[in-house]
Amino acid sequence: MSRQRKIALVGNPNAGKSALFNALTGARQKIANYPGVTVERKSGRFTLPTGEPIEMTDLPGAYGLDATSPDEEVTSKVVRGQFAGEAEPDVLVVVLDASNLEQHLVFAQELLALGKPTVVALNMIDLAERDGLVLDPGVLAEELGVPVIPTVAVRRRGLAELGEAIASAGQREAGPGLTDIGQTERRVAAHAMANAAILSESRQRRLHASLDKVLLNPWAGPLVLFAILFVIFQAVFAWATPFADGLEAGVGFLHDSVTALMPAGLVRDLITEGIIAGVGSVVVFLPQIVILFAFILAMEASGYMARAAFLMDRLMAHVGLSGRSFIPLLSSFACAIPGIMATRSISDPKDRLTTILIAPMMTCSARLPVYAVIIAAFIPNRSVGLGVGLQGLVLFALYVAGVLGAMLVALILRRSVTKGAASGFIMELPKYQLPRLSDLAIGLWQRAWIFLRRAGTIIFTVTVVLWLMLSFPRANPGESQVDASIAGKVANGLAVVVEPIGFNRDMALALIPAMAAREVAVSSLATTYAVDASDEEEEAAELGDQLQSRWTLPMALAFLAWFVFAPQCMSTIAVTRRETNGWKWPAFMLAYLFGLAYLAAGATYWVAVAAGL
Ligand SMILES: Nc1nc2c(ncn2[C@@H]2O[C@H](COP(=O)(O)OP(=O)(O)OP(=O)(O)O)[C@@H](O)[C@H]2O)c(=O)[nH]1
Ligand SMILES: [Mg+2]
Repeated sequence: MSRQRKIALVGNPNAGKSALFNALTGARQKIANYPGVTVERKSGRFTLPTGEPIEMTDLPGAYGLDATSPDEEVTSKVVRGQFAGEAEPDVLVVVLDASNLEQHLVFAQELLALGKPTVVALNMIDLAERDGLVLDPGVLAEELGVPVIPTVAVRRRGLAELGEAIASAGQREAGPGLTDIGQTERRVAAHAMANAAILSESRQRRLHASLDKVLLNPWAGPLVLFAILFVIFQAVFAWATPFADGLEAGVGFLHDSVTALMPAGLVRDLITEGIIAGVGSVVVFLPQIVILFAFILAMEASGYMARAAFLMDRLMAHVGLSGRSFIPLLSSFACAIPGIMATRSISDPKDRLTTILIAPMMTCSARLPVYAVIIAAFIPNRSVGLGVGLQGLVLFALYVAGVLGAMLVALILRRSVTKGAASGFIMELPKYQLPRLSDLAIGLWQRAWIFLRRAGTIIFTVTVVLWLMLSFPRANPGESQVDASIAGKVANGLAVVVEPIGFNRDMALALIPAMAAREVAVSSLATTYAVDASDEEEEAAELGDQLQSRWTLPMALAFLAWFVFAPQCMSTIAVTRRETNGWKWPAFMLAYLFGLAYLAAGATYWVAVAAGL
């Protein structure tokens, strides 16, 4: 038998390629309602209705085969069989957005000209129908000379027909090449073809245009965006409280049960002081993480996120970046790693480098537990009027501080290290959609699972190692266990460096393991105080109460300021090295972020002390 055939999914960004890929192969590729979601190729397997097994590749969206950005280059190379170590695809499945036909037909013609066996998936026909667009796939098939199969990837409609068409896709003649016919001619042809295929169009399309008039208005738009963000941070505190309290009570119960059931000794201490106090102190933030992501995912699926990018474009231009940087920066609110990878959709290398360098300043979700524990302990839970909670307001301010810091740094970098002019912004705005609950649920489950897996692996490991270093060598009677331990000695050394910015020994101690994952700052403090406790009651006290009795308000604020800027996670440095091909830029990033964190924490501490807080 000949080798297994390969197919590639190609098309414009946001056509639904990844959704189709997921539906056919059962994969869980990220899909979201804005262009530039997929930046790498991804393969999976599925079986055609004929029983033939086939390998399918999902590709980043592109506007043409002469690539202008790193992600488009992947697409262009794979399609032409020039991607190292990968066989040329035997069949192309060109995915078109039916409600955006004219635009998507431009790239489709270029792909058809390659002369490969091709099938067109006329995707999102549900949206076209909703907008009152009646299409004739037959006309389109005739114009293009290949089978055209209407599909709705997210409802699995048309998949069987698509499979059949792929199975019987035949050889074709190559059309006029890239150089023979220009983009303009393809546009004219696309216009004609779309007009022939569209049987009728209603006025419903105007409804969304009027929504855009408000949301993209230069005055009303930013106000709405600001209001939405504000609500999110209020919700993170207000809605999570009952769930977080429940989890905290559970952790407390576990601690008391183990203490009562096990004989006193080192093993019990490891379980109560290390695992339960340490890891438990992080796990209680699961509700906050889930609420934050519920908003982010809903904004992504509805199409609002792309509008936000559009609004930010003007602001970004002032600091020398384009709106294209917005999506990578936004992804960095989940985690800087996918954020830095998403910069592959930025074509200008200096634009891209600047975006990579400032991405760690976006507040990643690993910082949320650190912020939340300190805010809950030191900022009173009261309203500042109009139902606005002070705690949510402080959290909002910390996120804003990160964004402003990033903009300021971008401004400086674009005038020095990565000098250059801002490039233009082209991004088609996706259609509005109501987020599907099942997609939302899957997305939330994935985020929750990532968080819990981190707690069970990296946070668990680092906490246990830290507990060991805190527990040995054993202290003499009357001596503090923490001071006597290896970790305590290291921390006392480091404390000299961070004393000028108001940090004590325990804060210094938390900074080192937090390099592995930021949440460990929380578990490290919890474990330190559990080891340091003089009796069981003190050991079981909640971390918030421990902090309140041991830190002053200026110290707490300085610690928060540190975490806004500090480059605390190794994986971010590693991904920066990979994406910039060397150690120069990660080293630069590390140095400037540490410097900034030190200055910010110091300034915060001394201003707070001077203000008598
Ligand atoms: N209503 C409807 N929505 C769809 C359909 N197919 C995809 N979507 C939605 O359209 C959006 C874009 O889908 P993706 O699969 O991420 O698009 P993509 O082509 O992979 O985009 P890039 O990776 O950016 O190139 C997502 O919000 C999907 O849920 C469809 O047939 N009908
Ligand atoms: Mg995709």
